[in-house]
Amino acid sequence: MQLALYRYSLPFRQPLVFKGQRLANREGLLVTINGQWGEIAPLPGFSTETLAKAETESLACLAAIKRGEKAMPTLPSVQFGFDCAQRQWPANLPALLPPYPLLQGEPAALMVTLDNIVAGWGALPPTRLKLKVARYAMEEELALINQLATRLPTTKLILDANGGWTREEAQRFCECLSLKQIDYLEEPCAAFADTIAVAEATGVAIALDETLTRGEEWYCHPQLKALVIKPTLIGSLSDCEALVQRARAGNLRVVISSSFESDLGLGLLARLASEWAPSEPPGLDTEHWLTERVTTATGEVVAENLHCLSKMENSA
Ligand SMILES: O=C(O)CCC(=O)C1=CC=C[C@@H](O)[C@@H]1C(=O)O
Ligand SMILES: [Mg+2]
Repeated sequence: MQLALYRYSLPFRQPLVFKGQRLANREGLLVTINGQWGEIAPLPGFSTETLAKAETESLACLAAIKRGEKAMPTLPSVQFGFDCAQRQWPANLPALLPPYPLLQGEPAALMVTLDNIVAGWGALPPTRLKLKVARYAMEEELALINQLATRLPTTKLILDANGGWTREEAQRFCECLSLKQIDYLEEPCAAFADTIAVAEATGVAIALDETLTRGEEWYCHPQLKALVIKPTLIGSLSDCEALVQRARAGNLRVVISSSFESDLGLGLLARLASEWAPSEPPGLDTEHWLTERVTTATGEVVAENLHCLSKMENSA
């Protein structure tokens, strides 16, 4: 059995800010077990573990497999990588809908390029579009949303606040929104109770993301519309599947979402999305933020872009 661990560092097209941390490169690990790959890429600001911790645990897991034992990772990113590399993937998966586009950047800069952005879609604007909020002045963000809603009347907007508002701020924002075109608002406040209070006070539909990765308590509510599941951050695929089941039982939409993984990780997430949520456009529009790839168009891993950390073989 062949086992190996590689490290990658892929430049972002422009530096991106994750919960106050500015990143110029996306760094992560790729694990391969008998020709099957997994990705281990904690996202700074969102994951609780560092890449260094993930690397140490990944090497220990590979050593365990080499000794003929079962790998038992505890860190979410490592669980995700090892689960993917050892999973029996279904052979025939349904075709996946295209990911909805993710707009990120300063509202003033986006306003300037809006004509180009809208023209890029031509006669076929996306059914959904995601925009980050709670980052810049509320008036600027609201003006951009208004423009988007006017220019793209058939597109539903997904807004993501990453828990960045107090209850009062979120309420003030939602009161100025025309809710007609809002698909849902992801995580307006850091605490689930505040998010629910905002939904009840303003009528906005909400979705959970960080609440799920933090493993916080939550319950179904008539205004809770979707679970945004980020497998890289949640970790074990059985924990992800449990969330999918819970969503189905509660009549919630499931949106499989990326954490700015490499093209290899995005391919794995696309397969999971077509298995778990085939009729929902996934939140996987992050690849174009990276200027380099780790795989070729046919899916072969390009070793030149990787730094090999360990390569071993066992007799199995
Ligand atoms: O969910 C998506 O549509 C794409 C991924 C995405 O928006 C995010 C990925 C990782 C961190 C954040 O920047 C953001 C999110 O919070 O959902
Ligand atoms: Mg989110």
